[in-house]
Amino acid sequence: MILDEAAIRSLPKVLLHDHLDGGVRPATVLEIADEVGHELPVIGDERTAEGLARWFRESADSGSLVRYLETFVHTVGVMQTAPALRRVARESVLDLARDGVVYAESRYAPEQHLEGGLTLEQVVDEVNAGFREGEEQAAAEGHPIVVRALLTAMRHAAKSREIAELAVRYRDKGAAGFDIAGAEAGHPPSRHLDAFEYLRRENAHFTIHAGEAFGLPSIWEALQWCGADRLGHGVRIVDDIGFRGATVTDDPLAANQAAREDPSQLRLGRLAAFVRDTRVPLEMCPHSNVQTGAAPSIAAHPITLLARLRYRITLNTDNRLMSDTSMTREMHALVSEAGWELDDLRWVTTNAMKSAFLPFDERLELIEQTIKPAYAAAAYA
Ligand SMILES: O=c1[nH]cnc2c1ncn2[C@H]1C[C@H](O)[C@@H](CO)O1
Ligand SMILES: [Zn+2]
Repeated sequence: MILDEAAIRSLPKVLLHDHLDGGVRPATVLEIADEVGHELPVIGDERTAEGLARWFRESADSGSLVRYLETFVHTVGVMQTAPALRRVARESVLDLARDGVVYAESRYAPEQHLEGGLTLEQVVDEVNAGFREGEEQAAAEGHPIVVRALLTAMRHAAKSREIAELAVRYRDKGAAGFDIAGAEAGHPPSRHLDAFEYLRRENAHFTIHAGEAFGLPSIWEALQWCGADRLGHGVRIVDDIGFRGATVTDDPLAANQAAREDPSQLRLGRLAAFVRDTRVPLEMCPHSNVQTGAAPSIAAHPITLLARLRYRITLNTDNRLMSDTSMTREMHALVSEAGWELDDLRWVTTNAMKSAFLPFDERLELIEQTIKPAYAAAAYA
């Protein structure tokens, strides 16, 4: 099979790290902004969806996570009413399903959607209703998809315990887990220990954005203090992998080749070894990382090295709007720029399904009934 975009789109995909407020359709941002009177940035003479899409991508292309995050004021700003939340959630499910995603965990921070007077519960109810409508419509279109929410708390704020309790209250009503997001430097995960300890006592699942804009101490805290089940990004774990007297980041392409031909040239530090030994799932988002400066390019993104070293890698979009991406685009970029093959795509997809916050039997069913047969058929196509 030739792995062009159309072929990749037809493959089943699993997405664990996708922000609801990072994947709003540009046309929807424009329409709701007009309805509710939200002031959008000036994008030239013509106010078009294409122009706005370009504005998001170019503004996010900043080399800094903090500046990347500033663009969210214009998506969060149009997600403050019940109909808007429901619509954005429904459309995001349709967009994912049409891209071949069969299971997705979509995350957002309920505390950021209270400006129109909704309660936290109303926010979650509306988003859930939109997800269910999207699932129904996608199935009717012939693209069945299962979607669960992850409830995020913002790491600079002080609502993490409250949001963790919300996630537990909604655990059987569409919310599969919890996350913290936002600017990483200066906001260590251990500040939210109370929320994480509560979740662990409740046998609940959570992931933590760590090792994106800040390095090893953030990953270490997320795992060893907070007990995260997965890491959002985790890309900076390569700072703990030695290669020829330096770290792999000094010569990522040579390190990739060494990982393929002679992995004994790579030296894992204690934390890097722990992450691999305990099979911690890494939710990697290549295009987002290139935009925020966490990785130099797609070709030199640590995902390829970490995949060769058999870390539990998953592939994700992060923010489809800001990063102008989709699962198909992420996969296609790795195929065309980093030498990935069909087997690698099957492997990350299965890894992601194994790492989902869905009950084991449901994960297994998607692997056995949907993912394996489709990739087996593709291998002979
Ligand atoms: O890549 C990211 N790192 C940290 N925070 C992020 C990233 N992408 C989105 N966010 C933030 C901005 C959103 O408003 C929030 C909830 O989805 O999460
Ligand atoms: Zn993220």
